[in-house]
Amino acid sequence: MAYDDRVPAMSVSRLDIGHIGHRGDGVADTPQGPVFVPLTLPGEAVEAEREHDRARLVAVLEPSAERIEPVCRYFGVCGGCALQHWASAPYEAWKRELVVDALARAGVEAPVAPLLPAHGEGRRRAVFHARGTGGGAPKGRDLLSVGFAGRRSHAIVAIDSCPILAPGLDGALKAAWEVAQMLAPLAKPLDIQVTATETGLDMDVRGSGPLKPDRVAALAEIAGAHRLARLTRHGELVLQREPPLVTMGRARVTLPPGSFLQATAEGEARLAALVGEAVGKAGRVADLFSGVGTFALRLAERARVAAYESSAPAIEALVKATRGVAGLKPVTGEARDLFRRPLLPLELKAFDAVVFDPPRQGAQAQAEQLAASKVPLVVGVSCDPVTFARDAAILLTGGYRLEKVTPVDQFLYSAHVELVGVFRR
Ligand SMILES: C[S@@+](CC[C@H](N)C(=O)[O-])C[C@H]1O[C@@H](n2cnc3c(N)ncnc32)[C@H](O)[C@@H]1O
Repeated sequence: MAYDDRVPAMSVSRLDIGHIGHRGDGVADTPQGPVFVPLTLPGEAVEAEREHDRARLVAVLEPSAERIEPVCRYFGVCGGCALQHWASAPYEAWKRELVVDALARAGVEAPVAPLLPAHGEGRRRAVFHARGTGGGAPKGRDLLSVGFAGRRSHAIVAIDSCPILAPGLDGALKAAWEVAQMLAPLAKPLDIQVTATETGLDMDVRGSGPLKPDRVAALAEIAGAHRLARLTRHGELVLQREPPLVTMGRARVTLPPGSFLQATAEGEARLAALVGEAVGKAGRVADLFSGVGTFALRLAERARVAAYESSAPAIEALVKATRGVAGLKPVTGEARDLFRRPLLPLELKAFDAVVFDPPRQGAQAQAEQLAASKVPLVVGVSCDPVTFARDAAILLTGGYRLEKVTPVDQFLYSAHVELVGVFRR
């Protein structure tokens, strides 16, 4: 494991790690308060350089029996993973506890199921960052780094492999390096999003600013050489060999550039199964924050679905995907900002069930309207237990009961956890 060497030297002290905090760092309780020590485990005695409430691990003096060998050689430096060094059983128990804890803090009582592992074949979507020095690299340093942000740092850790990516992303890093190399003379920080689709890699390059035609042509050449399904720049088409397609239920969706997609195929399947099971026989369903239709397109096999989402291209892709598909009930879509214009109780009257799956901020405004509605069943999907717990408390105040919460782990080795909660009144 590579320990971080960017924190300036401070006084070294011995710390006893008591537990893992909500961001995946070991926590030592000291007379001055908690100190966070990344890369450590409960029960370990460590030597660490301390700066206020943070410390850099220098040495593990007494390792935990739960310590295991990380799967990645960049672990400890790369910020993508926090917990590759922990055995799976205590790691899974800790992740479930993140959900239990968030609910308890918000005063929400509900049974929490065991964590469902959902890493499957790995992540099918990644954003690589590329940073160049614009030709002024110090001696012995590379001019360009392509990879993920370092731990608690904006510096980019250059990588040439990542074991948590799905096989569908094979070749993505190589293509990203080539794109970054070609654009390096511009000295612009790039974000290169790559999604593994059924027809090949879909890449969207952001941050380059306007490009001269010769650079656009060079980008197209790279896309062709790597047989990318599509290459876009800030969502604008550079080259398309095949439309990037993803199957959702019986429908096939052409992804708009830079689309949201659940991080792993297994995670999507697990979340969709939990949502489907909860929705049951409801005949009229609203899918709020629908994206390109992860839930809506599957639910449409047995219910009329109205999808709402702020991204107009996502809604367009969702509705288009239903055309000509046999066996789907009617699906409508509306591009709508649900933070500013949540569905009101009068509109919610039209539904037997509502599914909501907001971004990390949660869906406070919509939860308030749901609390005032008479919808008998609400299914909440979330990637942030804290905002979910806040929204759940609002629904409970409105008379709902939170029947069950199921945590789902598609972000293996990280402190992120998804969940599905079922509310009834
Ligand atoms: C966590 S994603 C879920 C998408 C979809 N349910 C899925 O599983 O693929 C959250 C979605 O909320 C959308 N969104 C973000 N802010 C929004 C807003 N203010 N109003 C409506 N939709 C929003 C995003 O575009 C994104 O598609």
